Amino acid sequence: MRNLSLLTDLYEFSMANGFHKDLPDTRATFDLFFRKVPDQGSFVITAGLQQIIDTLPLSFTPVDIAYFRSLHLWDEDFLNFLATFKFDCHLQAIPEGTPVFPREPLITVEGPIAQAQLLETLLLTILNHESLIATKARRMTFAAGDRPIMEFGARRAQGADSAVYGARAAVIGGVSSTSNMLAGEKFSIPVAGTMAHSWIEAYPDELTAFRQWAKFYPDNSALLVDTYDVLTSGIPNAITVFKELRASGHEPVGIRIDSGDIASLSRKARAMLDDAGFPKAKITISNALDENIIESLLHQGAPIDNFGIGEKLITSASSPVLSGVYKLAAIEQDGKLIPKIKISDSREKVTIPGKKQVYRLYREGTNKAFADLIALADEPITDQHHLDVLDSNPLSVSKVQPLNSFDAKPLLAPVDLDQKAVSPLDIQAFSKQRIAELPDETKRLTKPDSYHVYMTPQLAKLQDDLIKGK
Ligand SMILES: Nc1ncnc2c1ncn2[C@@H]1O[C@H](COP(=O)(O)OP(=O)(O)OP(=O)(O)O)[C@@H](O)[C@H]1O
Ligand SMILES: O=P(O)(O)OC[C@H]1O[C@H](OP(=O)(O)OP(=O)(O)O)[C@H](O)[C@@H]1O
Ligand SMILES: O=C(O)c1cccnc1
Repeated sequence: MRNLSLLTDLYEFSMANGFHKDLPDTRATFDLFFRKVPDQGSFVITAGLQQIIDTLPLSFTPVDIAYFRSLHLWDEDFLNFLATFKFDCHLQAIPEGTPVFPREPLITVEGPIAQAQLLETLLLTILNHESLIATKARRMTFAAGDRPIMEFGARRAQGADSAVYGARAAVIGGVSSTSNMLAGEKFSIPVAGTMAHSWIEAYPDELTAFRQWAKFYPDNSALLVDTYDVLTSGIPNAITVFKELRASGHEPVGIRIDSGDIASLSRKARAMLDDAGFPKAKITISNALDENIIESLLHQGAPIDNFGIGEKLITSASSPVLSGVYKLAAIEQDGKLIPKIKISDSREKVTIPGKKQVYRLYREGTNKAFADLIALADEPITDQHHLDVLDSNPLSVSKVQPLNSFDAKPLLAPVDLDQKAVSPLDIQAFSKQRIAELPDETKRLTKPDSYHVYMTPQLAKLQDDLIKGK
């Protein structure tokens, strides 16, 4: 594992130096949260915690210290602190794969203020990226229904880490496999793939190319049929080879179409394969697909069995940023907790102060979630028959609402930095269960209903008091 402790902005070190000198005994709590869901969806799938765990604790090597010294920015006292400090930050996090909503702390960090500040950029870099791709993958897998999606994006990812960690995040978001071998090895996720056009072009003709492929891979014969012409060349040649395979005791896998009018070509391909006696041969589609094209193709009745998706998934092309932020929520001095707030002219940007917990609220005795609740960490929120709450959305009318008969489950849990990695496929299964709990209307790809995120009156009052400077 590479040491990513230096993957942070200079200003974090500049602040840590000052905090180390001015506030050596002050502890701080920071919240990591986002305000807007990509693609105007209603939720984000949180991902990236495992890489954060793998990266911690922060530590700086003699080479790092020599680099800091060469910058002539800080004194030996701070360099010595960086070389020798004992990492003492405690993280709480919402588990990977959970659908989460704006303003909810996804990770809270409690620790000496200099150390907790140093974590800002690193945590955001990782969580913003992986959650973005997991969320995009979830949109695509919703559109595809129960048809498997293969992740094909490595070659168009924005760099190597985006390809590898993006593949992991895509699996969390519901894709079935990746073509990325490094991701497959590193995270034990299924790898899958077909062939490139170069295979067909390299042989004297398409039929020979297909035959050779079938010779090497008689039980994995997904043939790419669009190098010359799908209907007059690719499918007829594939059928010839499929018949030869069957005669030798193997059942063909199917075909992949990578260009042209996919709805029309897949319909015609299906008819040709069925007529030739191969109703089980699968049709895989690729070519700059996204959730909207998938929805449209299925709406057009295209008989597609599998999707291969690259660039628009691995870059979340239509909405390429998750703007998670990391904000100071409280400090602790001489045993006293002092909540902190960031005030802004823009109502949306006012932060929620204090040490907090997030609860998912279920209709009593069911697994139907209807809202989330942000509360102060020390407020007693257990299963309740009645609770007054306020909307946490600063843009909505601040009116007390009564909630009756619900069960509340806390979402933030302590993070064990020694915990064993969970397989991304297991996280995917967990994620599906959590998503199934949400109201159907919040899951639409277009114009989903928004899901309520409330806060307790005590938390709302704390925020209000701090805004008014009390
Ligand atoms: N029936 C369809 N409905 C909606 N979108 C489609 C349909 N058929 C193809 N598409 C999508 O339209 C786009 C077509 O891309 P493009 O215009 O580059 O055509 P192409 O067939 O890929 O061309 P080329 O032969 O150069 O590869 C792709 O994103 C593809 O997924
Ligand atoms: O379109 P995407 O969603 O990004 O899916 C991945 C694309 O990558 C490959 O094309 P490429 O032209 O790179 O190579 P090829 O010769 O294998 O088609 C593949 O055929 C897909 O079209
Ligand atoms: O295996 C495939 O078909 C594949 C892999 C990467 C990119 N495009 C296609």
